[in-house]
Amino acid sequence: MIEFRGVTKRFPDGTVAVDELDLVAEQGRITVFVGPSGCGKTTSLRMINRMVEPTSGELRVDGQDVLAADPAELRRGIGYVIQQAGLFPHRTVVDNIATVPMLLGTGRRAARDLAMELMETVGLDTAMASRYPSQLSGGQQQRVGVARALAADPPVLLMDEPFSAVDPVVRESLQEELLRLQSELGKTIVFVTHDIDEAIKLGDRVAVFRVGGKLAQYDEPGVLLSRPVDDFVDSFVGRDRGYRGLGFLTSATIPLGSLETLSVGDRRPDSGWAVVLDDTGRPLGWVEAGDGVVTEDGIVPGGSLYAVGSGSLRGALDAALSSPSGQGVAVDADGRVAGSVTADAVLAALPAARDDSAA
Ligand SMILES: Nc1ncnc2c1ncn2[C@@H]1O[C@H](COP(=O)(O)OP(=O)(O)OP(=O)(O)O)[C@@H](O)[C@H]1O
Repeated sequence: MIEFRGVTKRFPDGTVAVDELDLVAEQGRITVFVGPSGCGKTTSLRMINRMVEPTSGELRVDGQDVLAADPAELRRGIGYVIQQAGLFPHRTVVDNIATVPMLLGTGRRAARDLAMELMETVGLDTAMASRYPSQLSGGQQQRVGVARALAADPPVLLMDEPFSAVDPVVRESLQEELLRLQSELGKTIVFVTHDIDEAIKLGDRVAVFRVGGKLAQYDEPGVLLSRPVDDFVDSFVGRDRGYRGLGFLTSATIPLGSLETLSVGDRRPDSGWAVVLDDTGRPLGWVEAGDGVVTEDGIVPGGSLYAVGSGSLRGALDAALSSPSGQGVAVDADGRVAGSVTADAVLAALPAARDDSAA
């Protein structure tokens, strides 16, 4: 757990980068700092590992007073990942990752073995171990940066715009990877970004800063989307927030309708649409009414699927709206067809889901 109590940073030129910050980043969760350029996100982050000294206030990491700690010792328990990875250009990938364990006294061989394991953990092909950073793509370099930060197994991980220098597709896969890693590792992560979509996707809680180093709102993403505290947060959160907020509402009560289901080789339906199943009951796509039998070539791709139980209202609505028949395909945990979901049914379930989330 990381606690800021009335933390202020005033630089010698008088700039107040962070103004009386009160915030708790919870243990084992991802806390995201987001806000426009110059609002004090990076300064706040860097005070956690004392790369920046607070001017006043109290800051604790797992109960330890940061200002009383030995900086070198403090940083041993805090991994740090920055934009463009900040790798050592003249060291190979494996040596970049092994650096910290070796500094901490792990033998070279054991440190390299650990580094190879970490490459796998972050989804890097170990064949790249002896390459230099310049021989990797931006996304691969970021993965090395994450592996290096994890090498000393720190309980806390600070990530400063780690994915902002890569293209949107790579960025999305790095985000997915971070969520997957976090579900296994359960680190206390503080993640800085200026991208509200990234904040909402990754954060268990999101701190929105405004220029002047003031915390404007600190809430779970669903609350930020449904109840921004003021016009600044409202406009920062951006367009479509109502729709995006559906992504944080789940419902056990969307009534499922029936679906006509067929297999390849069956007669096509007499009217409307039917879902074509494979021999395990999973959906292959749709087929429209017509003469003759269902062929693989004649299957129309389905839309997204709604996972009953775990899917959000947004997922259910998207399944309905993206289906050629207007009926979304609902699937069970094994991916087998469980029924259909319509946009009307999703909207009807909305008030109860809202009440549940507010409870
Ligand atoms: N060493 C410094 N001396 C004086 N002012 C500084 C110093 N470092 C940062 N600042 C100022 O403090 C404010 C907050 O900077 P900070 O880097 O924390 O913002 P940020 O929200 O991370 O911005 P960005 O998204 O652009 O990286 C800015 O006005 C910046 O100019």
